[in-house]
Amino acid sequence: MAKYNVVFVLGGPGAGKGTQCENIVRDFGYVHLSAGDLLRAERQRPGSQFGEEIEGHIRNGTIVPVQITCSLLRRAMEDSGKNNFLIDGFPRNKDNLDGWNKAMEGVADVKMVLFFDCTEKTCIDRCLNRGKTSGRSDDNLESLQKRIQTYTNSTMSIIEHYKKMDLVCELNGENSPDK
Ligand SMILES: Nc1ncnc2c1ncn2[C@@H]1O[C@H](COP(=O)(O)OP(=O)(O)OP(=O)(O)O)[C@@H](O)[C@H]1O
Ligand SMILES: O=c1ccn([C@@H]2O[C@H](COP(=O)(O)O)[C@@H](O)[C@H]2O)c(=O)[nH]1
Ligand SMILES: [Mg+2]
Repeated sequence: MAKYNVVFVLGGPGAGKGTQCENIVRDFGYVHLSAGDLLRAERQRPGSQFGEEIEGHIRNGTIVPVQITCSLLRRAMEDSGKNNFLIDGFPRNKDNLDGWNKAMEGVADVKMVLFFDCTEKTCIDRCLNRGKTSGRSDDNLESLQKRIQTYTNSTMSIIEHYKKMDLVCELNGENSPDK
């Protein structure tokens, strides 16, 4: 049996992944690992050899190579000392999926994918609103348009892949957070 149980949490930018992961942690005790948060922390880490590369991808809404993201996720999983994880915002493309499967086979089992479905307009409005205080370099209209393009062109097919495996639980991201 694999050491770790994983629920992937996917959806467009601003669909509410982070918000709902906090609720699930509060009610069910999973460990929440946001791939985006881990990348932002690595970008800020003094001496990181990946800082500039990560920032370029974040601003452009493109996807960081899987070796970087998967290593950060794996280290965070090991450091937590826990077994049940919500992995938020990963895998986002085929490179992510293939890299994860290769590195984590026999180590982590993907039990389910929570997919928050949300309209483009809601995603953009929420992220622009969040951008007033978030300090995120990608909560602006130019980056958001690129992030949505990446989501449509690269991430939707990953959700479809897990749908075929009957692992996707689809939720309406337009609902209020409590609902
Ligand atoms: N259901 C909701 N209704 C209204 N506002 C919401 C809802 N869910 C989240 N928000 C707000 O929308 C913004 C984006 O939410 P959140 O950070 O959870 O999204 P995310 O999917 O993690 O986005 P990203 O991919 O950009 O990290 C936040 O300001 C949050 O408070
Ligand atoms: O697996 C991942 C997760 C994130 N990124 C990059 O980070 C930004 C922001 O991610 P959020 O989930 O919205 O916090 C995303 O647009 C990517 O550029 C990544 O490359 N790989
Ligand atoms: Mg988030």
